[in-house]
Amino acid sequence: MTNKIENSVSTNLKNDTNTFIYDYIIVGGGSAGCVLARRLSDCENITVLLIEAGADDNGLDRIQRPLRWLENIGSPQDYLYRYQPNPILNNREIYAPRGKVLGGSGSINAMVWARGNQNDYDSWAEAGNTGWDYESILPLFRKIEDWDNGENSIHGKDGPIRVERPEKLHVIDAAAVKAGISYGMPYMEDSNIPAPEGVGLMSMNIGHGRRSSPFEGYLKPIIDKPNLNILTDAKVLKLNIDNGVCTGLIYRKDDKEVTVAAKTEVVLSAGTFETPRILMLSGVGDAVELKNLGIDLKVNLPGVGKNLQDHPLISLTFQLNQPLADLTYNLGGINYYWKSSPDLIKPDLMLIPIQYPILTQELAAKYEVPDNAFSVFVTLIDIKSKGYMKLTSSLPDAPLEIEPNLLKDPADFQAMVKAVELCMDLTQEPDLNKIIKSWVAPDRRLKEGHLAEFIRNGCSTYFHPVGTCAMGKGPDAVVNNRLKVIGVQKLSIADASVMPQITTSNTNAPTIMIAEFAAEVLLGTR
Ligand SMILES: Cc1cc2nc3c(=O)[nH]c(=O)nc-3n(C[C@H](O)[C@H](O)[C@H](O)COP(=O)(O)OP(=O)(O)OC[C@H]3O[C@@H](n4cnc5c(N)ncnc54)[C@H](O)[C@@H]3O)c2cc1C
Repeated sequence: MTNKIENSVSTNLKNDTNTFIYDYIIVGGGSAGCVLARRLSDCENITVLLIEAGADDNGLDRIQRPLRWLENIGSPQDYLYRYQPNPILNNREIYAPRGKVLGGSGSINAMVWARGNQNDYDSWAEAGNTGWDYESILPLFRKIEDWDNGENSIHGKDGPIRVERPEKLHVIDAAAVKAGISYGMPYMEDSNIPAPEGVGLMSMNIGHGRRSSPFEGYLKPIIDKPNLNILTDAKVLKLNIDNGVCTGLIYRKDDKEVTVAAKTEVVLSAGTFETPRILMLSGVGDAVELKNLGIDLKVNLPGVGKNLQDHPLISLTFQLNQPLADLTYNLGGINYYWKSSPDLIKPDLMLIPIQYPILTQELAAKYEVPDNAFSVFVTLIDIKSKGYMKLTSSLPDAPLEIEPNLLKDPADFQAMVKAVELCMDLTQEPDLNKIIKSWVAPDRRLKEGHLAEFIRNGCSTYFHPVGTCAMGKGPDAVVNNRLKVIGVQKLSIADASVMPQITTSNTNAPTIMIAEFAAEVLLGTR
């Protein structure tokens, strides 16, 4: 398989200035980039170059085997980003993993397959992004999926991503479902219905016990196509923009800088932190910020790097009354979607029991964690807080300043308190209560000041940064509703950075949908 992942581009693809030239160049081979490379190179008469900063995954078992996904965090396939110390969270530095490998974060993530609420997309459209309402994008979700129960009005079959629900629940998950029902929640066989609410089976992009990722499902089957070249270990440094037209780019591989040209389009799919970095290094961004960094301005787009959003997560940990035997799937199997207040139009809380203890360093230092402990991921999925990412220098490898402002808006902090209270209430329901031997972190039910302090020391990221090159119409928009960069011709963005508002779900399925949308626009079928 890897023989197609080349160290150099084909020499027959040069133009008259002796520059390598392709119809399309895709920057970043992550969740979105793999989809675009597939859809574009499916047209035999189109030449495509995919440039990825990370290496081939070489069939790494911890990438392919769902139970091992946590081991990828902090591995050589992780960028190891840090969020700025945030006073709301006791100035702790929060560690934000992102995939640095062919397959990107889609190859290191937890494989929860969640599309979000129909209202998420209808809100995008209502904000001026015509064509992004739920009804318009539903066919794309159906096209992506190979759903475990075949085709129906919302699911597809034979798509590149296998989506399965658990056949058998782990003892923790079985008890958690019963606890949700006795608490008063509706039961969902399918958590990807248009408006999920209640407790239900988790959908996972897992096929026959293996990760079903954009790399495995979209790219790997066509890796040998003659019209597709894939460069790995190659970092794009800068776009070439002449008179408002993106003509190509410069990448670095093996310490050499190489220019490639694009006849039709360059598509940025380098993810929420690196797509805006590439734009800014190329002179597209906030005029004042770029001037301060000594970068020549090409287009003043103040929204580049703004609007950063991420879901906050805190885990509560409990000791099971038996060994944590026979771990299953991605260490999960069910999820709760619930509202912190009944008058909300959609659930703002998501809880997932995890068959493993996961604590921040601060909580791990405070509480003793027994071997048979498990955690519940408690997350806020509808957020008001927004932040930014900034360059700290004009050098392409300089650290980024990343500040999502997790829980900064008081409404978010209050909702997180409600989320933790919900988790504590669920553990009091008879079916969960009877399998819990003791509380670990926290070691007892907390209230008010103690609960707030627990959140300040325990809150981190649910791994979903989005929004730094938002689609829209206003002065902070970076792309339009066709994903074209405003003010630059022949340049599009397709990745999680274009989300104007984060979905109330995990973000991989929405990102893959965005890439499918972009491919259809570029191929003229949407
Ligand atoms: C640990 C973890 C767990 C997660 N769990 C889930 C989950 O269970 N479910 C879910 O839905 N979502 C989950 N997510 C989030 C989800 O994986 C991401 O939202 C999604 O993969 C983002 O896709 P993307 O294409 O925007 O970026 P990425 O998939 O991150 O791809 C960006 C790619 O661009 C490459 N790149 C960056 N800069 C350059 C450059 N200069 N030149 C060339 N290449 C470059 C990167 O190496 C990377 O491969 C998780 C994420 C992480 C990190």
